[in-house]
Amino acid sequence: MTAPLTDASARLGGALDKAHTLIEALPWLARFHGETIVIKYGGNAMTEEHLRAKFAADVVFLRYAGLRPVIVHGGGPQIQAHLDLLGIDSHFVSGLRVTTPEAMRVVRMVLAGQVNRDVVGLINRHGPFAVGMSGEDAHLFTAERKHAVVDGVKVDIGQVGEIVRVDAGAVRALLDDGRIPVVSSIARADLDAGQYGQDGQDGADGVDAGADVYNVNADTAAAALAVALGAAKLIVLTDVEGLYADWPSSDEVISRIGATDLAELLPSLSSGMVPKMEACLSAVRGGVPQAHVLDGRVAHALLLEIFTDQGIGTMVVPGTDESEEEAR
Ligand SMILES: Nc1ncnc2c1ncn2[C@@H]1O[C@H](COP(=O)(O)OP(=O)(O)O)[C@@H](O)[C@H]1O
Ligand SMILES: CC(=O)N[C@@H](CCC(=O)OP(=O)(O)O)C(=O)O
Repeated sequence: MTAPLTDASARLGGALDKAHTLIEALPWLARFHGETIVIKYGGNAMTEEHLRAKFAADVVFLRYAGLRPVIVHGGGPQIQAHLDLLGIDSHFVSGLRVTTPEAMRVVRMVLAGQVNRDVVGLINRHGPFAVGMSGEDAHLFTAERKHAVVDGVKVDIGQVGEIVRVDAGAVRALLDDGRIPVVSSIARADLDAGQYGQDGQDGADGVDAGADVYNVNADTAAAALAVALGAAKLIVLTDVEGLYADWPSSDEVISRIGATDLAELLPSLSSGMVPKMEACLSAVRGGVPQAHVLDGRVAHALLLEIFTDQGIGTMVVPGTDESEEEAR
């Protein structure tokens, strides 16, 4: 006699749960197959080895699932550690590092020479996917000097760049070749505008101090690239659960916010959240349908966001929240 179907299902137990998890991903796989997803991997999200390994596995999973992931990495804490080691003073204004020519050399060395190499190496444990590039390469990011505005007053913050052009041709070519581009947030100066050599100075050792390059916040760089690539999502991985409604007095996470409401909230935000939420806003205003801030300290945060019905973190959508009920 054959056992009843319910008994057979009960015996499979956990295996069936796995099948349910996989099938929950089906609509999201269908929706994002062939789509470009730009992931900003923040310096604070990359500190623990086991999480770094899981991040790399998630990115490779996305690639095998038919999505086109692009990584733009940060490295603020790693830059700070090197500046401290060298005794170079550095501070932040409106979430941006005031970048002297001396600090610029360190920023470029740490981002392109250390963090980029580390992220590429992590991903390539799974196969020949990741290709590292600096935003200087193939004219990917061209920037002009940016100033901060504090209490309505323009403040000089040194060699910090505002991206004015993105040439995403090299990134597209890598994606078409099945690769995973890993990009550092350094930009070249707008040489056509005659900016060459204005900012830097030769180092004592005769090495160019980076006269024609700018330090760009990695959130900002990721948003600019997401817009240029027509990405389906921008995902920003950081070290908090998302955007807190009333930070630091409360830890209630805003799970979803429309661009209009976010624009109103921006002036009240502080520190690193300012460039992060400005980046999400500029991405959705530039045509990216969804921008997310996720907690990189949560294992497999990327997969939870992309392939589950509830998602996690904070999602920014165009317009008002109410007008975009269908966004997820
Ligand atoms: N409203 C807010 N919600 C969440 N975090 C906030 C908020 N305002 C300021 N922060 C701070 O911003 C930090 C994230 O920015 P940052 O340190 O630059 O991250 P990353 O290195 O990932 O780019 C958080 O760790 C938190 O201390
Ligand atoms: C202008 C500016 O502030 N640039 C950043 C670039 C790195 C970065 O953005 O790293 P996280 O994403 O880890 O913060 C900096 O120098 O720290």
